[in-house]
Amino acid sequence: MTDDVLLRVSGVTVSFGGAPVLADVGLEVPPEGFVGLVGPNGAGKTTLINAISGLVRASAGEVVHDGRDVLPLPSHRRAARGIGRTFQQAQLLDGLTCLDNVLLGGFAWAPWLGWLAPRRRAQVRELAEQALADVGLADLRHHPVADLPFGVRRRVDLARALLMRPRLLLLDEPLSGLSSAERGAMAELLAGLPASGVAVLMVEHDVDWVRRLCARVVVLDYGVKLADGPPSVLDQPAVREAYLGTAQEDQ
Ligand SMILES: Nc1ncnc2c1ncn2[C@@H]1O[C@H](COP(=O)(O)OP(=O)(O)OP(=O)(O)O)[C@@H](O)[C@H]1O
Repeated sequence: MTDDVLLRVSGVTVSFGGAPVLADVGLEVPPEGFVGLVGPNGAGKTTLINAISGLVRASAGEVVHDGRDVLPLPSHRRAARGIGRTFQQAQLLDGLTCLDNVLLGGFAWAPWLGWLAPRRRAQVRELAEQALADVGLADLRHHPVADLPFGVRRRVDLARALLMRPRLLLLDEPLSGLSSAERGAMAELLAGLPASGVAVLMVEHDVDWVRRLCARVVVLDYGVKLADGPPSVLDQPAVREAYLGTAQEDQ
């Protein structure tokens, strides 16, 4: 691996029930890079994130993270190797506090935190408190998530992904469903990630924020890569035709 590539995806192919959803897809994310992954509904963006994080199986290709092909590894071992992620719908447990939800992100260190030695448990708890502070939620750490606004729940989900100190964070539509003010606050948090040593691959429909946040943009259409380059690729006629028509319906 050269120093300027943290994640190299090449030739990734995924089929569901014999139907190809991703065909020979590749992309690269540099260390501390911010790469956008865009495309119309059903293009295969979430499937690609899932193939990288290990939630779906790729039938061909390589996902080289930090110099190692992680495709043979189960998702929790990829997480332990520094691949974090968030989901389109924040997967929080309503009955638990913000802090306990963040602590659940430590599952890759031990299937059950109770199995950890007390000193290690205290360290993980400190990291969880720090992750919540990093997303501006230190004061809400003992608050149950059930009655928190959507934008705050998203930040708890982000803190949970940060608990593992990932070098690469896969974000699946982190701005969708947020109010304009919440989007601004979340975007500010995300923009600071590369400087704190976290590279980002972000699926997002909001083209304005993609342009503002991403140094590079990969466009998928029907499971194949249509474009890959600086945000100006979004202005290519083929991309506008494939992407913008449906993207505008989403915003
Ligand atoms: N588990 C699954 N089983 C069968 N088909 C699936 C499965 N997951 C996704 N698909 C199909 O794969 C295709 C790609 O879906 P995917 O969710 O990756 O697209 P996407 O680009 O993320 O779309 P969106 O922008 O709407 O989230 C779609 O046709 C979808 O219906």
